Amino acid sequence: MSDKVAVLVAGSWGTALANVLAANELDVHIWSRSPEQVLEINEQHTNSRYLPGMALSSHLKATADMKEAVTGAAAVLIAAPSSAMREVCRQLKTCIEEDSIVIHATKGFETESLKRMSTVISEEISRNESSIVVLSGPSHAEEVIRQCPTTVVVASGDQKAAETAQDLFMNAYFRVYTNRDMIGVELAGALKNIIALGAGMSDGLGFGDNAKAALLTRGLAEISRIGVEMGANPLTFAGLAGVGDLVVTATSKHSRNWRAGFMLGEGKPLDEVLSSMGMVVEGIRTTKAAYAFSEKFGVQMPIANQLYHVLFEQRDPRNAVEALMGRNPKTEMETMPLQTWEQWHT
Ligand SMILES: NC(=O)C1=CN([C@@H]2O[C@H](COP(=O)(O)OP(=O)(O)OC[C@H]3O[C@@H](n4cnc5c(N)ncnc54)[C@H](O)[C@@H]3O)[C@@H](O)[C@H]2O)C=CC1
Ligand SMILES: O=C(CO)COP(=O)(O)O
Repeated sequence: MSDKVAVLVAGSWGTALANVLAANELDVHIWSRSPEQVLEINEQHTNSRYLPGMALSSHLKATADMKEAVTGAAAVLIAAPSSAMREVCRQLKTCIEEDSIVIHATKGFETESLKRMSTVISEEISRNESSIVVLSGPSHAEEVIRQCPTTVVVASGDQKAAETAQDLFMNAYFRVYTNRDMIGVELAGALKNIIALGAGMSDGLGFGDNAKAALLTRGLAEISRIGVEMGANPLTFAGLAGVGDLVVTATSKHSRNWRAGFMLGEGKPLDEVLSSMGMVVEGIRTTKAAYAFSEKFGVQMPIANQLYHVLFEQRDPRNAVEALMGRNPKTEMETMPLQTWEQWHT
């Protein structure tokens, strides 16, 4: 197998993951649509817009020519925002090698079609969806680039492809587990961003740790409910892509979703919040998708639904909290996904 790996695109996550691969002495070629960014990565070994103050491996090569990045690569890692995935894959289709494995690290949905990222990729590059690998888990780019200990999961319907991805990324500070529940890992990674927005909003409103714990726990319950309905293994939500990523995103100041939620909780309007971020905040689009999933599958997602009203219908966040707290009394167990591990396996 060639030791060349291509990474598409050079945002925070693509750059941090490319740096892990370069640390593993692979021949890493990162593609960016920005010639200025390519020049900066190649000459100064930095990506100051997305990872300010951090030095990148001098072995990392950048190019604005996707064909050059992808030709001869054993693996292609895509870390594009969900909104750009289809467009990036349309370009990739024209140059990808037949036998290179495709890994994606994007946490979101195509909002118009409600498709998962592996579906979008497989449609565009004409590959079987089960051959795609998704990389997810609690992993802020800002900490991965500093080589802080990090654990992630790679999931695929093709165990061999998942193991290849595991081998490519695994090192002393980046530990990789495999999982065969690609649907669950994709859903968990995307949906936790909604709860992180809510947790930020709760903090911005001045609420305390009780409210945050409630959001995380009840958030995980609704993510698991919809996930199981959409074909996921319920245990995936107890793993790195589920509770692991939920905790890190809903409690870390590195999180763009938490930060956006915090500003919204402080009363700033959505357009002002988004223009001040300068980076992708996937949870906004994902809230729209979750609202549609909740209707489509008839699954209650009270937190996502209230966030939808706040984000897109100008509901006051305090009214959203009142609506959540004032719902009909329930038993806790009736709100949990019913399938067990054994049922999922039959
Ligand atoms: N930053 C992080 O710590 C992590 C991010 N992710 C996920 O990775 C994905 C990407 O996020 P980030 O890298 O953080 O975003 P970012 O905002 O840091 O960078 C986005 C990059 O995408 C490029 N881009 C946007 N539209 C494009 C297009 N049409 N064609 C080519 N390039 C385009 C931008 O130029 C920029 O380089 C998201 O789904 C995010 O949820 C997942 C785990 C960690
Ligand atoms: O998914 C992430 C960490 O695992 C990154 O979250 P944010 O997009 O909120 O920064």
